[in-house]
Amino acid sequence: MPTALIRRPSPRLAEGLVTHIERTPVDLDLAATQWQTYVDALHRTGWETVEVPPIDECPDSVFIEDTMVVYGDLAVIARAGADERRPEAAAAEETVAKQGYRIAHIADPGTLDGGDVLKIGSTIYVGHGGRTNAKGIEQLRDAFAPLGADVRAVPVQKVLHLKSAVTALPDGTVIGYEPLVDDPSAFDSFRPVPEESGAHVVLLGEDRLLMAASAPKSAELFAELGYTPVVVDISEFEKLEGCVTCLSVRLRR
Ligand SMILES: NC(=O)NCCC[C@H](N)C(=O)O
Repeated sequence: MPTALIRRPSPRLAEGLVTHIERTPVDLDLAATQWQTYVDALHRTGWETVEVPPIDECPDSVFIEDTMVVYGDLAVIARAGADERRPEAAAAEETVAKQGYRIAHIADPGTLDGGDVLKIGSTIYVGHGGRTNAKGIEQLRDAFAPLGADVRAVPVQKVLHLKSAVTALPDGTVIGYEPLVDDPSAFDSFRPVPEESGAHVVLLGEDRLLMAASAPKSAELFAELGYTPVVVDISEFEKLEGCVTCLSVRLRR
C-alpha cells in the first residue's frame, strides 16, 4: 500500500503566514474537519497515512509538503525560506527516516520549500522565488543528480510556491492558471486551466486526481480528459495559501 505523510493542524493555524493574498479569518473547527476529510480521501483511495508528530507552536506545520523532497530512496530535508517554519523539519526528518529513506539536507545559505518542487518522472522542476534560492536549488541538484534526476530551475514571482502555480497530470502535462504562471514555456508541455486552484492536483493513482472544491470547472475539464477528480473542500487552508499538494508527502517507493 502506498504511504503518505501527514501532520495534524496546529491550534495556532489561524496565525499562519500569508504573503500574496489578504488575510481572512480561519475557522479552526472547520479546518480540523476539512483536514480529516482530506485524510479520509487518501484512505478511501488506497493510501496508508503516517502522522508526523504535531508541532503546536508552528502555525503552518500542517503544510507538511514543505519540509522535504523525496526522490528514489533519498529524502532531502528542506531548509524553509521562512525562518519561522524551520523548526517543522526535525520531526518530519525522523518520521521519513523511519520509513527507510536515506537523508540529506539543504544547508545554510540554501533555502528551499518542498512546495517549490514539481517532479515529473526524472525531471524535477524547482521554483526559484520567494522561498527557494539559487543555493537551495544547487544543493537539491547535487543530491538528486546521482540518482539520474534532471533538476531544472524555473522562475516563481507571482505566487508563493511553484506548485501554487502549476502541477502535472499523470501523462506529464503541466497544468496552470496562466495569469499566475511566470513562464509557461519553461515546461515541456503546458495546458491552461480555468481556475487558480484548478492548477493543483495530487495524483492518487489509477487516473484519480485529488483536487479542491474551489475549482469545479477544472474538475469538469479533467473528467472530460478521462480522469476521475476526487474533490475535497480545503477552504480554510486556502486562506493561508495552502493547496491540496501541501497537506501530504507521498512516498512512492
Ligand atoms: N506547499 C504549499 O503550498 N505550502 C503552503 C504553505 C502556506 C503557508 N501559509 C506559508 O506561507 O508557508
